[in-house]
Amino acid sequence: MEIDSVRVESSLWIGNKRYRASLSGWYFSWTEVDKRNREKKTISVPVSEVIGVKEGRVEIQPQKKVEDTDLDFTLFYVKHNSKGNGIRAPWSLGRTQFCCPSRGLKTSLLVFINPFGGKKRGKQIFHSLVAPLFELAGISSHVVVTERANQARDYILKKDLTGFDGVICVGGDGMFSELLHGVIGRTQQEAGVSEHDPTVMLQPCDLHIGIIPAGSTDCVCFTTMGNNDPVTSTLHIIIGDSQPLDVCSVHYQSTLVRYSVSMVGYGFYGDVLAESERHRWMGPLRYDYSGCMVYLCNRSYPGLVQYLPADSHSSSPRDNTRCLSGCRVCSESKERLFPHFESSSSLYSANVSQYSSELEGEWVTVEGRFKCISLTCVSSSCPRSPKGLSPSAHLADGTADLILVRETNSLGFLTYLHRHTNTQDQFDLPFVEVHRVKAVRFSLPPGEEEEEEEEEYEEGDREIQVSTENVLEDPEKLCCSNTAGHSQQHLTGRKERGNVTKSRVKRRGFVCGPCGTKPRSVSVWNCDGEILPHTEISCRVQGQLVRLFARGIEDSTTP
Ligand SMILES: CCCCCCCCCCCCC/C=C/[C@@H](O)[C@H](COP(=O)(O)O)NC(=O)CCCCC
Ligand SMILES: Nc1ncnc2c1ncn2[C@@H]1O[C@H](COP(=O)(O)OP(=O)(O)O)[C@@H](O)[C@H]1O
Ligand SMILES: [Ca+2]
Repeated sequence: MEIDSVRVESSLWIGNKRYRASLSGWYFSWTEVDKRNREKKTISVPVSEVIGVKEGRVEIQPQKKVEDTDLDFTLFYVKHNSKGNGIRAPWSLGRTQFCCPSRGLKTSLLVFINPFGGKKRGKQIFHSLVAPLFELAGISSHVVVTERANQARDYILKKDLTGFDGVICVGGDGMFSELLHGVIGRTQQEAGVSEHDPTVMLQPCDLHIGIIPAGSTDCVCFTTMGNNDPVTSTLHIIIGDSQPLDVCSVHYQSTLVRYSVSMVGYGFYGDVLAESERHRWMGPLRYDYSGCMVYLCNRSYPGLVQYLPADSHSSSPRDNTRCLSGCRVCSESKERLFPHFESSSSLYSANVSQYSSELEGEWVTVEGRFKCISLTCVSSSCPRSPKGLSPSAHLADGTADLILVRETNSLGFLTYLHRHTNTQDQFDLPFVEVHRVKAVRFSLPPGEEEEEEEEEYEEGDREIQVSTENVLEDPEKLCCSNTAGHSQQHLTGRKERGNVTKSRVKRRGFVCGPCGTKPRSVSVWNCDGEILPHTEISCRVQGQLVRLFARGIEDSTTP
């Protein structure tokens, strides 16, 4: 059922024919639709002429008879017959028996609430705004209030999900990321696909994800809905909207590190995240505070970026378009996994071999010092930046936008940041470039790792600990300039040898004023709000890998 302020729409059956029924203005109408969704004859009844609506298949004449069924209802109304011979045509009792099959299919959702996300209002938002609407729509939900990080991800990976039509998170981008990892991981396990193989095309996921925003940035929600309003999100879930979404897989050598939807960011955004973890108690404000601190440190980092450009004919990050509901670029994308006219499995198998050879295209190399490097599959808009990191990026076109901001002075970088908040073009600056890409690799330029005063790490023979788990075991051990190099010591999990030289840190003779520590030549990667345990990573876009209960941003010019 679809609801807005003036129209209620639903699919109903009369006998073996399907009808689109709508309550609009003062009329209840039903239009026959054929198998190709073409509309045929419409019957409209003014609401003021409805005599009654009864559950089941009801007859009044010649005598009252009720066949009680859950899925049927009968509408009685005034029927205007065709004109008589000069006298007023008689009215009769109109009667139509409708069948509503969707009433019999009860939707069931698995809901995870992070009680500590954002302003810690997750539970309140769910119980006061979401649960009453689910109840009204006859949707049942199984609610899990999380007690630890990664509980939702592990639940989806391991528990029996039979009977659930979707998984919902009440929280921020971190909570969404847990569901994303759970749903993708489970789908690959069931399909026997290795997530670690960077050349493999992953299996698209059927289980839909819904987001009730209750976090700090709420970027994925804002980007796919156009706002971060819990009621809007709930209504999209109830009506079962379906929006495919590109996902970026991040690898270190041949190990999957994480998936990302909103941002894989190095330099400024990595440093802001590392700094902000020390101020979690500030709630969402921690990003504003840390943003100012890191801005004042005015750092830039050396890097070697390689990217595989996407086909520039279909779209470009500077074409001034917006990806809106029903986007043509997304629906025509050759990278999509959910085709409209073929079964997804046949297209999937046809694409598998093509996929790995795609990675052998023409890679472009850019070397230099960067204020920040950001890769985003979507526009990454959020309340702080309503048009986002890359305003013309597409939700489901199988590409991502790579934004390279080269070393510049503080005022230049402030101009760049500030343009995220207004209508000016943030890419129209001499030190900024943006590319639409299918894959990206990052490494430290040769020689950058060869620095003195490197006391923590020895080349080759020293063990460090890395993990694909949440890496911030002890955020207190990170400080704003003390990001990648040192942070890698504090990660937990799988042990690995020989990755140390590339993570070495550079110390210079001076101390940074704002944070009081020595600058370093290596930053960290911020992957949707998680710090990655590696510096040298490779990323690739997996087109339309997951589906959200959303429909993209509606064109505000259309009522
Ligand atoms: C002078 C005004 C400067 C304003 C700069 C605005 C730039 C905004 C770009 C926003 C990109 C957001 C990308 C999303 C990242 C989130 O996944 C991540 C985790 O969110 P959450 O789970 O809700 O905590 N958020 C961040 O990394 C925060 C980035 C903040 C940057 C200022
Ligand atoms: N009960 C919990 N205790 C601690 N951390 C949790 C809990 N539930 C989820 N998390 C973790 O908290 C992190 C932040 O959650 P999120 O809902 O995104 O809030 P925010 O937007 O404020 O960062 C996520 O990475 C998630 O894994
Ligand atoms: Ca995209």
